Amino acid sequence: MSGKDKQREERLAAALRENLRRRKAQSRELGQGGGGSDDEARFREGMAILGGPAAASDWQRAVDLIDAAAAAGNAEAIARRAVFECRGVGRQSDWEKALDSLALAAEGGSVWAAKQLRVLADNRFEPQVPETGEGRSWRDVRTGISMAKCLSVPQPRSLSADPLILAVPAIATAAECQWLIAAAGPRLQASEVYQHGVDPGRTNRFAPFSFAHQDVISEVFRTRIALALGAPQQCLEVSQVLHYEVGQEFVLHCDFLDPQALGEEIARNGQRIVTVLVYLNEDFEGGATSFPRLGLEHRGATGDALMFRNVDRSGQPDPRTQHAGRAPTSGQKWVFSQWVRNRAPS
Ligand SMILES: O=C(O)CCC(=O)C(=O)O
Ligand SMILES: [Fe+2]
Repeated sequence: MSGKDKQREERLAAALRENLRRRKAQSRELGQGGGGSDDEARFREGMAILGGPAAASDWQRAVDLIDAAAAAGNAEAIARRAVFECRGVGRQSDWEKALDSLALAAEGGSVWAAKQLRVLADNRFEPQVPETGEGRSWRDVRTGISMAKCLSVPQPRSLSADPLILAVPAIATAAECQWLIAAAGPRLQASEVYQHGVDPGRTNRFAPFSFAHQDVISEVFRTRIALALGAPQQCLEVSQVLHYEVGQEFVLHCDFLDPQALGEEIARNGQRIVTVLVYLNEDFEGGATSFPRLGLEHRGATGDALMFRNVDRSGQPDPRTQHAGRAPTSGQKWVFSQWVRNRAPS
């Protein structure tokens, strides 16, 4: 982070702390809870469930706890509710409600919500980050965000007709890419391959964006990808951010699931028919995505996507799509990786 960015972050955090202090004082005067310790405990319990092993079976309880804390005015719970609202968790998906919640949470002192609003307002067609404090409230910032613009997808360019490989320029803004890098960085872990544990051929690290780690920006990514593919959101697997240091690589592999080894999984949750990669940075050398059987190497600029089909026209695995994430020779490579099934999991 540059010195200027750091100063801006510090100003933002100070403004939000002040905002929170004022709100707490106001609610004390009014004799309201205003995000008291019970609500804090509910929020924490809900988040612990979402992040724990019982998330799949107990998510409704977690969502109820977080919703209750949000309804009582807990700013972090309201920010989390925004993710439920845009995803449609336990309710209809509603982006406008999600933005309203982010603004409310930012006004209540959530730095997490305020930063997301700022990133969303850094629209790729009008690249400027709004500053609050000079007469602008978080509500003003929210009002300036157009979801129609935000969810529009640029025209793809064909790199290969068969197998189908498309490049989509600027599917994400630089601010969104930076956000995801920052969100993934502290959670990087050794990479895995499907049901085989840690893979020695995959020396890069990754961070999954499972339920507890999703935010409105990662949802924007997933929604744009679903729109670009014309696929229902439910077909998208857990998103990942991949990180490669110099010399680290994702060796040659295919992304489809082997029907011989994983027939039951395919029958239950569908085949992995499409892969979408979004290049999150460009300040590295080497590190292309390489398809040796097609004589194709590709590296997008920051925010560009690469989309390819892993199966042929009849839906059968297409070994020509074998590919590798090559190692950077200098710098670090960050990629958002999205595997997409042919149907929603059962
Ligand atoms: O990082 C890359 O270029 C390739 C990543 C990849 O193959 C994948 O995520 O399946
Ligand atoms: Fe892959």
